[in-house]
Amino acid sequence: MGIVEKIKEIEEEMARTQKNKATEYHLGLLKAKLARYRAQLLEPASKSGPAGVGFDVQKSGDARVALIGFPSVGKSTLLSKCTHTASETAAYEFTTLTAIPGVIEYQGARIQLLDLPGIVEGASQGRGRGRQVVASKNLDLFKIKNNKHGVAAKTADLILIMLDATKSEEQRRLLEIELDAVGIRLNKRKPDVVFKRRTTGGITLNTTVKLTKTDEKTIRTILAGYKLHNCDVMIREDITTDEFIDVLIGTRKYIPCLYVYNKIDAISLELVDKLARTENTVVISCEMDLNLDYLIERIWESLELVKVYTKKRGARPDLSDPVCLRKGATIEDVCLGIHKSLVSNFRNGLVWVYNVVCTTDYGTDYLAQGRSSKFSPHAQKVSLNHQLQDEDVVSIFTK
Ligand SMILES: Nc1nc2c(ncn2[C@@H]2O[C@H](COP(=O)(O)OP(=O)(O)OP(=O)(O)O)[C@@H](O)[C@H]2O)c(=O)[nH]1
Ligand SMILES: [K+]
Ligand SMILES: [Mg+2]
Repeated sequence: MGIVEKIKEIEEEMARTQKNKATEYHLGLLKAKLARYRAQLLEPASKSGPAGVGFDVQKSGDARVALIGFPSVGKSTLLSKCTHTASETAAYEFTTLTAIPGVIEYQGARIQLLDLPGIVEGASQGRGRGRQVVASKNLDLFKIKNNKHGVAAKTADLILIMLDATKSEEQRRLLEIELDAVGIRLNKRKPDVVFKRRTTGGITLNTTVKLTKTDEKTIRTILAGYKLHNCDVMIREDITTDEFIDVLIGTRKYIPCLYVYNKIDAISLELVDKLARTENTVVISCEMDLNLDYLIERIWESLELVKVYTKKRGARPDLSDPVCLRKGATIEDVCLGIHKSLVSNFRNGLVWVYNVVCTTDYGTDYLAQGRSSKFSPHAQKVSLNHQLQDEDVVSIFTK
């Protein structure tokens, strides 16, 4: 029996099994199996077919945003409006057949926006003439193996799920399922679980909170299902069984997501209002140029980029060319962005480096006042692992 058939069998068994306290751990075991088979189908390690092959576009700029949506929701129209790149748009489906990158320039950051071909259930996402509809029987296999969208989305720092506001809500759920199937978790944090493999000693399972959505028996069943007989598990939040499996699989991607409803020019004000109030949602009209600036602002916010100014000794900070970094970035990341040798020399002790960073408040203050003499007394000596705040001014001295 092939993996796909096994997956089908498990899914069927899960559908047949009533959900209650008594069946909880059995369902947990099935879920674990299912996740394992799906992982086998998906991971690039598998040499069977095109799994793991994404749309081939070089990542560039400070962050990547992927546009995921059904055909003709307006993805290419958005790219053409927000970047200097034109992507063909048309009223028919599958206008876009490959990934088209564009660049949004905002707040000194260069954000790559990736226009992708429309996803449709049961249709090919192949390039060229890949528009044939796949027989529904093979749908699952096909979707998983050819989920190039998923692979492309996995490389993104932010996903925009683009929806046609005039279509049913169902589209949103279908796209979420598609992304979930390739191990993408939207708008979720990595579960707070510490998991360590051991070679001996059995299973040590500790929890710091009461588990209400799963239980120890289920957790142990799943560990056994994965043949993990020696390990330490420390659960520090009230996780679900699925979240525990995600921890074990370890390759899940936790990516922020914005739901972008386009074509609001074609729906009632009431509906616009309702959608706009939904969490992680932005309503726009590409055609009427409605709310596009706000969308870019929200993209910027969701990426949580940190903007840092560099300053040479004795000179004023260079405010025209900030360095954009991911939240949590350190002095080391700044060094790497300038030249690798800055870090490696530092490590070897061949170069001694000290860095001056002023506080966020002071940085803002300084920018407002524009007086460099004021800021040196507040400068703070920091090391390579110092985390940067937005608007920090950084000087790196090497010797
Ligand atoms: N009413 C309305 N139509 C829009 C809007 N934005 C785009 N469209 C139309 O929607 C159609 C599809 O737009 P595209 O940008 O080609 O859509 P796409 O999502 O890139 O489609 P595929 O590449 O085929 O997946 C075009 O006819 C656009 O003119 C909008 O804000 N309002
Ligand atoms: K289209
Ligand atoms: Mg398109």
